Amino acid sequence: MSKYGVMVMGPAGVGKSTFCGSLITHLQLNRRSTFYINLDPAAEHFQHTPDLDIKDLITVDDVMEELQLGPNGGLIYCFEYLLQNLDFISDALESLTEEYLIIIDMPGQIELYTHVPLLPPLVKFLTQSGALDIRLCAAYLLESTFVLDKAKYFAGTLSAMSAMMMLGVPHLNILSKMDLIKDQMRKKDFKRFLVPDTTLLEEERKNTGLTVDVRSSDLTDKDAVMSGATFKRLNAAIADMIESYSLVHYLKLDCTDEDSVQAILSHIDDCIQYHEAQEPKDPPEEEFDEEFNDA
Ligand SMILES: Nc1nc2c(ncn2[C@@H]2O[C@H](COP(=O)(O)OP(=O)(O)OP(=O)(O)O)[C@@H](O)[C@H]2O)c(=O)[nH]1
Ligand SMILES: [Mg+2]
Repeated sequence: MSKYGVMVMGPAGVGKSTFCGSLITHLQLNRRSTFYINLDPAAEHFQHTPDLDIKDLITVDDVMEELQLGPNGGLIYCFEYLLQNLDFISDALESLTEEYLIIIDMPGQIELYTHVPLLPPLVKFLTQSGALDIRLCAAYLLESTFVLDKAKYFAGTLSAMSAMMMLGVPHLNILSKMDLIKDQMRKKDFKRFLVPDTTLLEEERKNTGLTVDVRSSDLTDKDAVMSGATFKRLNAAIADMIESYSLVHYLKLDCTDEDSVQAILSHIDDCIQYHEAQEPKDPPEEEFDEEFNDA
């Protein structure tokens, strides 16, 4: 029997935990079963109490104190420790039926999604170990206000691509906190960010007059000076890469709007083919009685 889940990822503060909370509330209202896992060993406040919390295995505070590490080193140690104790997860999930949607709330340290090789073995364990066999998709959140700063938006897009390629599971890219941007930009302009329009990069270069000269007091070597032409070529190479993979499309999320949460849920369900596996359910008794009386 398969299990079904979504791993909610993205940089710090983009609204991952808020989205997990809104998704759980929405699923509960629709009588669907959820299993909420917190894998952020520094997180303290939750809209819904996690069913499984990494802090019951290890906390960043303890690691920092005992091993004299900083917050990022502490987080990496916590994940290494989790990987050595994966039965902490499998014991809790083993008995879940296919009705459940497992929601995994991840930390926001960007290193986890770019170059530290800790998530691929975790995802492999969740999706390929015989005991679990979770059909998992990734929901990668970026904050919609990033579009106001094109460099930030494209850097975020590259981080989303990095996570997508590193994990190898179905991947949804989501622009969160849409309520913050919807009055600031025309729909037509915003559309260019939903499927990244790489000509925006060249426009930005022209608008800002960037013939970037990164000479600074400690950079005197001629080779270290990025000329306008080099910068243009770099932008073109980034644009080319984003286009040639053409993997990144964004969905819009506003956690304050239930329809928006439902729309994202539909994409998650489709990605993991949740509905295909569900047994048809009998209607609850009152509904059955009503239908019977009407008939
Ligand atoms: N306006 C608005 N604010 C939001 C939305 N989602 C989250 N926020 C706010 O953004 C802040 C960060 O939200 P979190 O859900 O904690 O973000 P996170 O990605 O889990 O943060 P870390 O786990 O620390 O990386 C909080 O103040 C939230 O209230 C949204 O849809 N709209
Ligand atoms: Mg969080």
